[in-house]
Amino acid sequence: MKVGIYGSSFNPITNGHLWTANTVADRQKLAKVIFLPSSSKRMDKSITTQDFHRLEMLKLAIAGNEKFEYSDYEMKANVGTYYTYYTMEYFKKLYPSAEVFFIMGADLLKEIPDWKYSEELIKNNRFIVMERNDINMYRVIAGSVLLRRYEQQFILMGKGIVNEISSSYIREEFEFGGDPRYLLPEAVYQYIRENQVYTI
Ligand SMILES: Nc1ncnc2c1ncn2[C@@H]1O[C@H](COP(=O)(O)OP(=O)(O)OP(=O)(O)O)[C@@H](O)[C@H]1O
Ligand SMILES: O=C(O)c1ccc[n+]([C@@H]2O[C@H](COP(=O)([O-])O)[C@@H](O)[C@H]2O)c1
Repeated sequence: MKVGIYGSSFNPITNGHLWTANTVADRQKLAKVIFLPSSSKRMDKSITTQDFHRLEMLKLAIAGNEKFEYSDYEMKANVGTYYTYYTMEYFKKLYPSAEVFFIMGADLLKEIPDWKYSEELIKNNRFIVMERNDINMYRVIAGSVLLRRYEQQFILMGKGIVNEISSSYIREEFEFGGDPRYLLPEAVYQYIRENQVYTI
């Protein structure tokens, strides 16, 4: 069995995330994708939207897809342990007979060498990387000594269609009076409006 772990702040979850997860699951024959919202206590990024709202939006978005699950593992993790290295160790123990993959977009490839325990993380895990924003994934890998040393750990996927929806675009639209309807699931859109999640 193959399992994909899809980590993000999901602030908010978008149709870009959902399409990516579904396409990866379909083309790479994954039994399931576990959506993993990151903790707002993360040191490397300031996430001002409460964990509660991000998790509720995620639950609404994945409802009805039997391949999609979520985990609040990182939201509940102790200070200093909400890094992808620990997360992957946890999920490999949880599914000892499965092949566990980390799913990400191409923009994260160039960042991974700076992540916590990066060499151990890359050496001991496999990653499915979805094309994004015309980033040349082969060039990024060849340009990093760490990435090219463990090149076989990365499965690179082309999109076949343009889908560059981003959470920050949606947040900006809400915050500055625009209307990002249809870039995210309707239930999430309505939740954001009802709870004024991105109103400043
Ligand atoms: N449209 C998309 N196509 C491919 N990958 C995506 C897409 N949207 C998000 N991702 C990937 O999902 C993961 C989580 O991304 P994240 O939630 O930071 O999305 P984002 O839209 O880039 O957020 P923000 O705009 O707040 O930076 C990353 O690996 C990112 O590359
Ligand atoms: O482990 C790390 O050091 C690390 C540093 C930056 C990002 N990540 C993970 O990468 C995923 C996407 O992050 P982001 O910044 O796009 O929200 C998410 O699961 C984060 O936990 C992980």
